[in-house]
This record gives sequence, C-alpha cells and structure tokens, in this order.
Amino acid sequence: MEKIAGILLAGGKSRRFGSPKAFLQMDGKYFYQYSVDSMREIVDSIVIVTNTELKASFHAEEDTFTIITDQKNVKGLGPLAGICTGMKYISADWYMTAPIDVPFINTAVFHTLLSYKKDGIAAIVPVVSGEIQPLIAIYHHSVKEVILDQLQKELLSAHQLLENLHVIYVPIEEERCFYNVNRREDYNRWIVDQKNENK
Ligand SMILES: Nc1nc2c(ncn2[C@@H]2O[C@H](COP(=O)(O)OP(=O)(O)OP(=O)(O)O)[C@@H](O)[C@H]2O)c(=O)[nH]1
Repeated sequence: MEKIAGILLAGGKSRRFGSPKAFLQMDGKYFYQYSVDSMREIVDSIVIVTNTELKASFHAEEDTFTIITDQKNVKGLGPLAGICTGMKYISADWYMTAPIDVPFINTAVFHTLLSYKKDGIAAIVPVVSGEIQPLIAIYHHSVKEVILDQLQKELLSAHQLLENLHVIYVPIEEERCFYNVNRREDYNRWIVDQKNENK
C-alpha cells in the first residue's frame, strides 16, 4: 500500500493580513484546523510546517499531527520550503499539501485529486476558474529533490516548479473550497457574512 502524508504550509508571515492567519477562526474553529480536517481521513500522518515565531502557538495533537519549522537551508523561502521540509520529515510515497488560509477546503477536493494518481506523474494540481492552485495539490516524493534544486537557485515560485514536472491538471468547479484569505477584507467578505447568516 502506498503511503500518503499531509503537509500543512503554515510558515508565512501573514503580512497582508496583519496577524497570523492560522489562528483566525470560523465557527469557533481555527483556520489551520480546517486544513487538518480536510485531509486527516485520507493521510497516514500530517505535519504542520511553520516558522519559529508561531511554533509554540500550535497545540500539538500527537495522534493527529506534529509541528515542525522549515529546515535551515530553506528557512522562510516560501511555501516550497514548507513542502520540501515536510517531505524530508515524513517518509511517504505521495504528499498532500494545503495552506492554512483556505477555511472552506474539504476532503472531497483531495479525494478528487487522488483519483488521478498513477505511476509516472509528479504532481496532481487543481485548476479553479482558470487559476492553477499549486499549494492545494498532491506531489510524488521525487519532487523533493526538484524543489531543493530550485530553491538553491533562489527560484521560489511554485508555478515555476510545475513547469519542470509531469503534472496532471484537474479542473475543479467548487470555487468556494479554494477561497483564500489574504487580507482583512477577504475575511470579512465571506467568513463574517457566513457567520451572520448562520445565526
Ligand atoms: N513553511 C512555510 N510556509 C510558508 C512560507 N511562506 C508562506 N507559507 C505558507 O504558504 C501559504 C501561502 O502563503 P502566502 O499567502 O504566500 O503568504 P502569507 O504569509 O500567508 O501571507 P503574506 O505575508 O501576506 O504574503 C500559507 O499557508 C503560508 O503560511 C514559508 O516560508 N515556509
């Protein structure tokens, strides 16, 4: 049986938002917990890859996930640093990745992506409204070396990584699952509105 690990990317600085997005809440649940829950039933283990400032704020749930920080040689180099750190920490055949600022993400999205898994491919990446979503994706373990090589050249773009891989792109229609909170107005527009609607 192939092993699948989950990697949550949680080492960003949330500069546009102004406070750590992982700890925003929707319906009393932290944003990062939504990402955990979207993959916990599918994966064998989950690692949250964050930065040293935030590490202590996550509460480790030993049976669900562990918390680590970016490995030294790639520290703070963006989401790709988180992916290759997670890949190094957990040995698996495939890795499922998610950021911590997409609170509507759900398990069905990952099930859909997994249904495209086959030998010889390096990544399965959703395309939503014409936009490639490289952070909510599935990567083969062989991608770790490609990422390391790219980061060593200080090329930090996830889109650029995909140009060098054999990728299956999967169109997905449920845009809402990919709603990305970057700024205060993103949070207010959807999350607060939804809260009020549910009252
Ligand atoms: N482990 C790790 N994760 C990162 C790093 N940079 C960004 N991330 C995560 O990758 C995802 C997308 O990050 P961005 O939206 O580009 O950056 P951000 O820090 O969240 O927000 P800004 O500072 O406003 O750009 C988020 O889940 C981040 O926490 C990093 O250097 N290391």
